[in-house]
Amino acid sequence: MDHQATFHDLNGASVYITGGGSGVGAALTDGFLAQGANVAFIGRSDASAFVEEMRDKHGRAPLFMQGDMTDTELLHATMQKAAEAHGPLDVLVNNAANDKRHSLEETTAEFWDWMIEVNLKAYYFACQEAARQMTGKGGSIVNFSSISYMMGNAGYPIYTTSNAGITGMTRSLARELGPQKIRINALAPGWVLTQKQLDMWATPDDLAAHLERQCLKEHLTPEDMIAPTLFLASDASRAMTGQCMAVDGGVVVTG
Ligand SMILES: NC(=O)C1=CN([C@@H]2O[C@H](COP(=O)(O)OP(=O)(O)OC[C@H]3O[C@@H](n4cnc5c(N)ncnc54)[C@H](O)[C@@H]3O)[C@@H](O)[C@H]2O)C=CC1
Ligand SMILES: O=C(O)C(=O)C[C@H](O)C(=O)CO
Repeated sequence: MDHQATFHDLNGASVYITGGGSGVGAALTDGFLAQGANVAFIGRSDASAFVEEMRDKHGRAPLFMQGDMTDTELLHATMQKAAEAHGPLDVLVNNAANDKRHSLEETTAEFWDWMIEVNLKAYYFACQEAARQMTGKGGSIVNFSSISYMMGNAGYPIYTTSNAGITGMTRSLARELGPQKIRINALAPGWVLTQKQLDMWATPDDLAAHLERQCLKEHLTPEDMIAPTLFLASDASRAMTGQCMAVDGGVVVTG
């Protein structure tokens, strides 16, 4: 991580990350701990081995709470536990999502509801509890979206619908929360080669085709998401809210 900057205001910050125990989320937990932040995270699967790895590496363990974030009461309870352990949240990172493949034809109403619960509802209600904790002192929320909807990708339409919804939600909540000095921005990664992506979706042909679309000819890693997230979390971006920042190696070139 020698290319990582130091964000002094994150030292001692109370940070909550959804899905902070694997994939991009694990890199974020590592990155915030390296800044001296106190990290709490929720995840579905057991992350105790990762917690111990972080304790060995940083001399401080993240607070892991196992559970399903689509249960709003449980989600809020874990965020309150994070506040009891580390103080009211300074930073929320809505990172956990599910990009399970599906087609329009095969979609049932139950599957639609479940995908929206994971990819939108949990984001929204995490923002609700974070805003309660941040009111009066301010804070920063980072919502992970994806360039997938900007590319018009096929194969996971409810996921891309949610990703578009996340940027809309981010803009409206920025307007609502700005007077409380709570900033909220979206971060839209390109294709990040987590172990799960490599195991499940990344065929050599698709990887080559994607690299062709990037200006920069190197695949993205979970570690590439750390500094952009820290920047949005920190006061370094104090004048930014309601934005969607693409970190994609230059697939989506706008302006
Ligand atoms: N990996 C990629 O290529 C890209 C990822 N992104 C976004 O980046 C973020 C992270 O992606 P990945 O690390 O690839 O995801 P992942 O699928 O590898 O990890 C997701 C994490 O969220 C947790 N999680 C999922 N559903 C949950 C639930 N109901 N309750 C509690 N925890 C739950 C999982 O346990 C896991 O730790 C997501 O928001 C995704 O949309 C965006 C573009 C590309
Ligand atoms: O959100 C995602 O997942 C992605 O955006 C992944 C890719 O960009 C992808 O699948 C490229 O073909």
